Amino acid sequence: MNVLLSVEGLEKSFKDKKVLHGISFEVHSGEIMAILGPNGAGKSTTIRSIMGILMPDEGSVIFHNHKGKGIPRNKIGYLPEERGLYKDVRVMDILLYLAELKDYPLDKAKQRAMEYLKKLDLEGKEHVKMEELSKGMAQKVQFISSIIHEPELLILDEPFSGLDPVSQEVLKTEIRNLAKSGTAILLSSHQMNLVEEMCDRVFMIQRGHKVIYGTLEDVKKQYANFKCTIHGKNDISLLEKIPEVVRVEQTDDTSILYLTKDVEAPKWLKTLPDEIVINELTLDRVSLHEIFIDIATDKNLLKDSERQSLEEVGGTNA
Ligand SMILES: Nc1ncnc2c1ncn2[C@@H]1O[C@H](COP(=O)(O)OP(=O)(O)OP(=O)(O)O)[C@@H](O)[C@H]1O
Repeated sequence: MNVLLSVEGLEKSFKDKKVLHGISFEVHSGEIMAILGPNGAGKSTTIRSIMGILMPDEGSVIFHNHKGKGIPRNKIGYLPEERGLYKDVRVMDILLYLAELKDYPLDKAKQRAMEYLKKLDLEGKEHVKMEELSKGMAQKVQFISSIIHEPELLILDEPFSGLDPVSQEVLKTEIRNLAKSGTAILLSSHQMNLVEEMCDRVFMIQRGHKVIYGTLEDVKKQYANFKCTIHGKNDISLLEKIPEVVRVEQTDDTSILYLTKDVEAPKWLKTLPDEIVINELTLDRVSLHEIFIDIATDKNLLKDSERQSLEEVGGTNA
């Protein structure tokens, strides 16, 4: 495990409003790490602090063990949330211009540009003006511009938004390949299914505070308890009395039973009372999407003790 980036104790206020409270995490070479959180949680402020666009009030950004020097521009790639930055320029010209800004050799840049244009289904578009491309095509070019110079750290802000399912798959493959070849990737996304599919570790922030930090496996193991969905008309009071049931949600004839953390699923199934009506039953783990909603809406399905232990393992368990 090679720690490429350490963010330590970031604090930031805008006027008298504090938006980051002691934000700390690491990104390792070769991993895809997700930064998650509801709107306004502080993700962009964190990313801007890493990029050196914003100065945090406290804390540091350490790259390759070097503190306070900022990250050299040729070592970092950034796909910002804002899209469509370049209009009246041709695809290849903008890619080569950006590579040159990062001191990357032009012949290699041209070769990489052609390679990625082909991979992302943009072959033959190198002389087209950016404004003539569709939104999705322009976004793919912007992605290429963020990796043209082979950065060690790649920050992707909502890379999949606006892409069709086929393009999403292609981009997923390329992002995974970059991680496999050693790039450290920090990915911000609201699409929890994609995060679940792609990321090794997650950092979740809410109102400027860290709420979850750990490997996806830890998060799942420690937080994504089992839930049992029963289709059939049942009295909620009967379901609530079943051992190991923490909470029941009911809509029409469907009941979702959230179970305690250490439940042994096969044994638990045998404890179901005979009088329960079961037309259909599924038992699965709570998804990252549900974990996110639980935290973002302050439902606190996750007990404080569990959250505490997750935060403790976050930095060390990858
Ligand atoms: N330049 C600024 N001046 C004042 N307040 C700001 C500024 N930038 C961000 N904020 C505030 O800081 C908080 C965190 O914002 P930030 O953009 O980091 O959230 P985010 O997690 O990226 O949200 P989103 O998912 O909506 O992009 C918000 O309350 C926002 O209003």
